[in-house]
Amino acid sequence: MKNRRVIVTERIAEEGLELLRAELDVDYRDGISRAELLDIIGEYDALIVRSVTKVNEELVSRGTRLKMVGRAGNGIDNIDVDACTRRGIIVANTPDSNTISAAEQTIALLLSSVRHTAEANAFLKGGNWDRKPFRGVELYGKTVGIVGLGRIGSMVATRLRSFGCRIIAYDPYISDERFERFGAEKKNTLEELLREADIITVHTPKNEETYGMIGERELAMCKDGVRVVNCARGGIINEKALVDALRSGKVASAGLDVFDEEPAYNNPLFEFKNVVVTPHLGADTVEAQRRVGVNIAEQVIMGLKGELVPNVVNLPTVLREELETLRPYIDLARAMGSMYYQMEKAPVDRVELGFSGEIANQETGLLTIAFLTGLLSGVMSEKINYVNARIKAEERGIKVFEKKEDKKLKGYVNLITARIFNHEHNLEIAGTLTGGGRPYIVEINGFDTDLYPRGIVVLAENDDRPGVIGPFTTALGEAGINISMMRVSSKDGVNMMAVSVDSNVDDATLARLRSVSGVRKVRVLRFK
Ligand SMILES: NC(=O)C1=CN([C@@H]2O[C@H](COP(=O)(O)OP(=O)(O)OC[C@H]3O[C@@H](n4cnc5c(N)ncnc54)[C@H](O)[C@@H]3O)[C@@H](O)[C@H]2O)C=CC1
Ligand SMILES: O=C(O)C(=O)COP(=O)(O)O
Repeated sequence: MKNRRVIVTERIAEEGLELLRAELDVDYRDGISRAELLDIIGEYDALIVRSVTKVNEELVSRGTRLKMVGRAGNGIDNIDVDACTRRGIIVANTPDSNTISAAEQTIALLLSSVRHTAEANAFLKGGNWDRKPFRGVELYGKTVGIVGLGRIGSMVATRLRSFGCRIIAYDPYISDERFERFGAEKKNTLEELLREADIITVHTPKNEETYGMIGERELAMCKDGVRVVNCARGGIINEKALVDALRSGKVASAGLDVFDEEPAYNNPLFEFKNVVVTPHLGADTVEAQRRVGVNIAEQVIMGLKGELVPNVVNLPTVLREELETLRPYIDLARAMGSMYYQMEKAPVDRVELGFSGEIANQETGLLTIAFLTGLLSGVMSEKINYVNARIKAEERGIKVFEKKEDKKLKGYVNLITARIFNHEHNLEIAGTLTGGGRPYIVEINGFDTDLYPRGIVVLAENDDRPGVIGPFTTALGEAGINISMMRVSSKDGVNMMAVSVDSNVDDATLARLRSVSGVRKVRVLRFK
């Protein structure tokens, strides 16, 4: 893949770069100017960034070759994921690689701010010795309010419990079980948490809902002398409100790793002695950066090879192990989708997919996407892939429905059924995987079959009477086309032949097949 070019616009670990260089043409341009990046982005197949590079509409629209954006880190608020999705650009991040470091940095900022560590350090190194101004408070026995009990929030909870803190948490999007697992008392509203906490630490993503979620009104609800930490994203705690609350003494101390505007210079928060700040260092440890760098390099390489990438943010999330189980079903669903436009010439209004048996317990969203990718790939000039297939289907007015049933259907251990509707009639297909993981189409419009969806298949309908199949197969033989597999099934006086052949069926042969007496319809399906 040395003809594939990747540009890395921020510092990543050498180990990651080495992996990339072994497979791709790598342009390592840490700190490249925006103007230059905009100029040259059109030359690259992949872009790797951290939190500084703004991957917005302007940049993405110029990245006409881009297939993948890799975020070497966790937060994706610097990436316009929709802009990427519309263009079929995969966006992947490394969500688990730097969480420990971010959790530890949270604890470091908290301890440092409540014990005046940074300030005392500067004081002593400045040639002074005095202990009076630096009396701190213990964490022991304090109530810590965690806003957002996700990956990092939960790690902070576990660590602070060992300090003897009482943990309360507010996170409306997680189950009660998760609160229990991390020993956090659930608060149903942010207000409840704010009123009870001695220390507040935020660990939500930055988005429209969370930006400014702790402002003037919310800080006023807090206990006098509350302490706050923000190691998530600048602005989740409104900076102006925080300045006022520090000035009034409502907030006794703050530990901040992130700022509304970064890089941050002359931020008014820097003026407070009781505020400890770091320049977005949460993920900056040797271990985290090594993990992040290697992880994003692996994913970008997989993405450019056309393989499914584990941490794609613009696809349903699947675990690596799940992906292994799903892979053969993905191939089956894609093959089923690809049959429609090879059999019908009418636009699709609606697709109903059914997943029954073992497969019903899996992340079938990915199978729906695979089906749609197969459906649309053959007929659209735009690039269709797993990332944009759903959007492209919606844009074409195709309504998609999914149904799951974990009981066996028609005796199959697993079965995918598809009903594809157009104005006039519909096409119904069902497919399954054998125990050995081989995909088969087992039903087409009520005809039982066992079509192996690979290579070239001639699908014909004919009168169910003697003297039709013979001339049909003879016509193939006389054209030098070898039959590798064949299945005939019948329904209501009609036969369906599914004939797998080893070589292409040219137009002349197709015309001859169609002219065989008793043959009603012949179509040639090509599978990848
Ligand atoms: N300072 C640094 O260098 C680093 C910062 N981060 C940031 O830390 C933050 C947390 O990251 P993760 O724990 O990995 O994310 P996560 O996605 O695992 O967890 C976020 C949690 O916030 C919850 N949440 C969402 N909206 C909420 C709301 N309105 N109110 C309460 N809870 C809400 C979600 O349900 C979820 O449980 C992110 O903003 C991320 O960008 C991550 C790594 C390093
Ligand atoms: O991973 C995250 O969300 C971080 O905030 C770390 O950002 P960075 O990669 O250090 O610029």
